[in-house]
Amino acid sequence: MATLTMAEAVHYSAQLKLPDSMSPADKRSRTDDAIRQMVAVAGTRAERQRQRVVWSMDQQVQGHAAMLAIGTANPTGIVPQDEFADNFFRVTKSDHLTELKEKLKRICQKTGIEKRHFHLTQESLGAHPELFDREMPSLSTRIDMVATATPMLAQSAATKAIAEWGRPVADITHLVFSTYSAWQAPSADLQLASLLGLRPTVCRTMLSLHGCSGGARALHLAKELAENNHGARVLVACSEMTLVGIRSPNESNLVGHALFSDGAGAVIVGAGPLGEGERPLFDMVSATQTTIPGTEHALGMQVSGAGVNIHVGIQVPMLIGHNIEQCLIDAFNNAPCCSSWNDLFWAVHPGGRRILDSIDTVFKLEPGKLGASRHVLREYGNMSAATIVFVLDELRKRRRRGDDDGDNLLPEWGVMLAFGPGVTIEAMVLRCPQGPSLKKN
Ligand SMILES: CC(C)(COP(=O)(O)OP(=O)(O)OC[C@H]1O[C@@H](n2cnc3c(N)ncnc32)[C@H](O)[C@@H]1OP(=O)(O)O)[C@@H](O)C(=O)NCCC(=O)NCCSC(=O)CC(=O)O
Repeated sequence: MATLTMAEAVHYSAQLKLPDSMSPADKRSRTDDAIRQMVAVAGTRAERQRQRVVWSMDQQVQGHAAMLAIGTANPTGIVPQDEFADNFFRVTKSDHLTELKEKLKRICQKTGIEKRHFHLTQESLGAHPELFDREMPSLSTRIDMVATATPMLAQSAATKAIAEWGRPVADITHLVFSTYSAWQAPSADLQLASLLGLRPTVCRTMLSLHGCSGGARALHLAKELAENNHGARVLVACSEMTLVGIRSPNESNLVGHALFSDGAGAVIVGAGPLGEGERPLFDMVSATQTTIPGTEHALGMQVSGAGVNIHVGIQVPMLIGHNIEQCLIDAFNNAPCCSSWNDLFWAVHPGGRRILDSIDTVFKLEPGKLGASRHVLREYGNMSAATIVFVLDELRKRRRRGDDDGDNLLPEWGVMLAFGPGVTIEAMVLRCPQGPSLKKN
C-alpha cells in the first residue's frame, strides 16, 4: 500500500483522535501504521472467510449426515432432589446410617439438579427387598423389571422423532440402540423395532455399556452408516433405567445415586438429498472418539449377581478438563469455522456439575454457553446415554425461540461432547443450518 498523503493522513487521523499536540509528521506516520494494521486484519478475515466457503463447499460435495428429527421421553415418576436422600434411605432401610445420609444430602445439594424422573416407585421397589440385600442375587429380578420398560420408553421418544420427521416408519433402514439397562438377546433393539413396526430388513445394532458416551457413540455410528449407505435413514434410540444399578448406599456409590435418572432420547439421521418435508436440524460434520490412556479404572460399570455397579471416580472432572481441548482440536481438524471457542454453540453431556464447571474453565466460555447442558442437568439429572439427546433438543428449542423473534440465537458452528467409561471422550463438530428454511422447525 502506498504511503498516505498528508491530506489523507489528516482525514484518517481525525477518526483516530490523535492528540493535537502531536506533530503533523508524527500524525501522518501513526495514521499510516494504523491503516496498515487494519488492512492486514481485514486481509486475514477475508482469507478466513474464503477458506470457510471452500471448506463448506467441500463438505457439501462429500454429503455429510444431518440430524433430521429429535424426540425425548421420561417416566412420569418425579423425585425432587432435596427429597431424594430421605426417600432413598427409607426405601433401602438404611436410616440408621446417619452420617452416610448426611453426606448424600450434601452431595445432592451440589449437583445442580432440581428433580429427576424414575420408572419405579417406592412401592414397587419395596416389593423387591432382594434389590437392597447384598447377600441375595438380584440380577434376574432387575432384568425382568426393565425388560419391557426400557424399549417402551425408547418407543415414546422415537414416536415423537418419527412424527417430527414426517416420513413412514418403513423408510427407516437402520436402528442403533444404546443402553446399559438391557441384558437379554434378542434385546431391546428388536423389541423397539416391533413396537414401532419397523420393516423386518431394518439393520439393528445394539450398543451396551458405553455408559454416558453411548448416545454420542450411537450418533457417530449413525453418521457413518448414513454417509456410506445411499438413502439410509438411521433411527438412534437411547433408553436408560437406573433400576439395574440401584442398591443399598455405601461410600462408593453415593455420587452415582445422586446423579443418575431415567430417560430416553431418539434422533433420525440421514445423508444425501433430503426427501420431501425433511429439514436438517444439525449437520454432523466430523467426529472423533478419544480414550484417555491409563484411566480405565476412573469410570466404569461392573455387572454381578447384584446388578450393575457404577463407579464414578473423584478424578473424572479433572481428567476430562486436562484432555478435552486437544480432543476438540482433533475433531475440528483444521475446519476454518471459528477463531474462538466462544464462537461455537455447545452441546455437552452434563455428567455432573463439576464437569461442566471444568469445561467452562478450560475454554473460558462466556456465561450461558453451557446453558442447555445445565438446564437438562437441573430438570432431569444424568440420564446416561439419553442425556445428550435432551441437550440437542434443548438447543434447537432455544434456536426456535430465537427464530420466533426473527433473530437466530445459535451460532452457525458448534460442538457435541460426551464422556463415558475408558475414560472416553466422544466429540462431534456440528453445523446449524442457517436461514429461512428453519423457521418451521
Ligand atoms: C458430585 C459433585 C456434584 C459434588 O460437588 P462438589 O465437588 O462441588 O462438592 P464437594 O467437593 O464438597 O463434594 C461433596 C462430597 O462429595 C465427595 N465426592 C465428590 N465427588 C466424588 C466422587 N466421584 N466419588 C466419591 N465422593 C465424591 C467429596 O469428597 C465430598 O465429600 P465430603 O462432604 O465427605 O467431604 C461434583 O463433584 C460433581 O459434579 N462431580 C462430577 C461427577 C461425575 O464424575 N460425573 C460423571 C458421571 S459418569 C458419566 O457421566 C458417564 C458414564 O457413566 O458413563
